Amino acid sequence: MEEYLKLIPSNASLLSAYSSISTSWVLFKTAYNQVIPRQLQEYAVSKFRSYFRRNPSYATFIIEDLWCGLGRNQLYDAARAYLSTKIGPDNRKIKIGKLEQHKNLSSAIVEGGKIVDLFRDITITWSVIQEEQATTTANTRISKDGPPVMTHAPSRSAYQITFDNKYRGTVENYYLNHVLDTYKDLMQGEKVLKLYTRLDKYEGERWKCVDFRHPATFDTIAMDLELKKAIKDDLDRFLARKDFYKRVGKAWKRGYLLYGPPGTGKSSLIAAMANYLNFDIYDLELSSICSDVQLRKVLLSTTNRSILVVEDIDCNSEVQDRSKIIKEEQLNPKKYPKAFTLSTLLNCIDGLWSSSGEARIIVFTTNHKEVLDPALLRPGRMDMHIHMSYCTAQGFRVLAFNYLGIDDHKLYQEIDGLLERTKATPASLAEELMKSDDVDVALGEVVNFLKRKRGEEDEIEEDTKRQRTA
Ligand SMILES: Nc1ncnc2c1ncn2[C@@H]1O[C@H](COP(=O)(O)OP(=O)(O)OP(=O)(O)O)[C@@H](O)[C@H]1O
Repeated sequence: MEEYLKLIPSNASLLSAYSSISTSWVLFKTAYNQVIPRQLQEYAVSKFRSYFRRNPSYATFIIEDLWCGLGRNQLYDAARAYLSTKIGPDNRKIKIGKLEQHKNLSSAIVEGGKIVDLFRDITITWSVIQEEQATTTANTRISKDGPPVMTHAPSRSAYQITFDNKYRGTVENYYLNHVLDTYKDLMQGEKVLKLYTRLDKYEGERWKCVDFRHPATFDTIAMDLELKKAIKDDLDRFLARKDFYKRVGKAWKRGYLLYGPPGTGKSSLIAAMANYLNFDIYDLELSSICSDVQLRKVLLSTTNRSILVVEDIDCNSEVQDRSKIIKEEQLNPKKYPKAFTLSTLLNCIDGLWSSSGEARIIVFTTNHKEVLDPALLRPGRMDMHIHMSYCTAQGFRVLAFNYLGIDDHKLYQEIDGLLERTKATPASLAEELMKSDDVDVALGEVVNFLKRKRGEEDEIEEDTKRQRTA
């Protein structure tokens, strides 16, 4: 015990140690204040403090649903859609639902949930907080003196992102734009297409609009496979050439002329194109236009990324071969009021659409290509002429798969032979296929129909021959 007591320093030695430490501290302080400049001292202190602060170099952005109470915050909507694509197995609890105008289910993170996103090697952490909390945080920042002011807004959720403050520029200038761009793409995919129509000339430039939910796709269209591929490739190429059209100073537009007998799928192909591109359709009835001015206004009120359809153009005297009807016009001017001409329509489209800077498509359809004004058929007017023909064996395979879900059948050989010699439209064959759910019965109906049709066509041919020889 005595030995241990000897190890404890005496009061005198403790006192002398204390006085030497305090002398050194005073000397150090004096030297520090005299030698190191004040700004450097402040910088060192701030670094020292920030080192020990919680989340030392992290920045936080709050994204509320309303922007300063002025209107909907688009970044909030974009964030919600963006985050729904980032939800993964780590998010054990999520919100899930569906809006009527959307095609698919949507999901969202719940309050307290977190999503860690990586952008250009920057880690960005998203979380959902209550808006009340968000408001308080914002107030804390703006009120320098005094405690933060608590507001009692109804609790709505807001998004919060945190990231290393040194990447603040990248997050503000690139990451948030990336979120907005992703949102635009997602909305394009979610968009329910619209069909715009104008029924009569008293509607001014107004279009009426309904949701367009046509089921036709390129997969369901019965037509020559090579032609189908050529159309899809053409659309893809057109869409990818925005810069090309800009560079050469041409309107970013593409024109298609679909021709062929009724019931061969011209309208179905337009629907398939709209579904493929996600473009709205404007169905323009030329008879609903009574002047050039009105035509311009009507075209101006269409939106970008849309298809303007003018069906059955052969039924419009304005687009028929002018040389053939010019005499009739002179004889009966009242029947042919000079409303507007084909060139007005095409020039109008060229002029108006060149300034839009966005992709536009125009489709003309006709059952009688031969009566059209040659001006319309000239190269450069309609970029692609698509012949929708009677059903072929290849096309029938598609129809049979659509309607009966079959790839092959023992009656196919007979049907193929009949199709080669018969002018049957896909529409008429589709009608036969719908007569029964029983595959054998439905295909039997097709065979009977084709034989009947073949017989009728033989009779007509015989009659024509007889008339020629008589
Ligand atoms: N090529 C096809 N592929 C698949 N289904 C088709 C095809 N052609 C016609 N049909 C079927 O027939 C129906 C009528 O066809 P659609 O209206 O597309 O023909 P159309 O050529 O536009 O006729 P019209 O010239 O009379 O307007 C479609 O709803 C579809 O069910």
